Amino acid sequence: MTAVLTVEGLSKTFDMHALGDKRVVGLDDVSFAVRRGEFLAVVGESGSGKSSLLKCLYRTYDPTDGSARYHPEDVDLATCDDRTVMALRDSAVGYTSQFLDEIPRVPAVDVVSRPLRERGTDPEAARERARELLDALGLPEELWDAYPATFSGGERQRVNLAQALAPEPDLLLLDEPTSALDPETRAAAVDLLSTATGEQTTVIGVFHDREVVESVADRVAVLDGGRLQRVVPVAEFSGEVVA
Ligand SMILES: Nc1ncnc2c1ncn2[C@@H]1O[C@H](COP(=O)(O)OP(=O)(O)OP(=O)(O)O)[C@@H](O)[C@H]1O
Repeated sequence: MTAVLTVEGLSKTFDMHALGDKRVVGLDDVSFAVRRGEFLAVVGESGSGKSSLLKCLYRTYDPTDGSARYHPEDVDLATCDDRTVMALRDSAVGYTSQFLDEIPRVPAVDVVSRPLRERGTDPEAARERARELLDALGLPEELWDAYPATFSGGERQRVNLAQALAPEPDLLLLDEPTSALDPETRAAAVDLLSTATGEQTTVIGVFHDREVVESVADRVAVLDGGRLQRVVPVAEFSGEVVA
């Protein structure tokens, strides 16, 4: 197995100074490895640490302890300096949460094509790729040049997912990318995720929908109270803990 990422003892505690220095555990001594092209689904009850795991890997949060070795660049995502974090975000590591970071008065097609244009892709080719992705996700064509600020939750989520997929990152971190989608759109998103990821792109994704997990994942990581309970092949996943 060619590991892309090896996580060891990753932990995150939050010191709540406003609550009399109460400590909240987000993630507790989590270890696992992900191989190239693998799709690892992360599931667990609400508050079990799923988002904290992705945020520690993307460095929205600074982990309190542990390491997350990203082998292609030979860096520790848990401890590398901010400049390395930004460089990796530009070149290799993608992230999307369930909420779109709104940029006022930027049309959907430009929101999606922006990461490609920033990486030097010809602007028209980047927009064409954006239109392909929005089309595959079933966003009505009349919305492609509209501003996402006025979109419904599901429409925004499609823009969000298309934006994350557009640059074909090496490592893609997805936090509930399909939660606001209706069944038909969710199926389109699952198709797109299945084809867009593979040999090159490795995905760690938080999902609440058991059917989605079973459609896209190779293995499933189950978190409980910030601890990793088990990592199992999707065929052995019983699904009872999808919250
Ligand atoms: N910024 C923060 N400050 C304080 N506590 C936090 C913060 N982020 C997460 N936590 C706490 O860490 C624990 C894990 O939260 P996390 O958001 O990772 O869970 P989750 O499994 O993603 O939950 P959900 O499914 O509800 O989104 C929770 O107890 C949460 O309150």
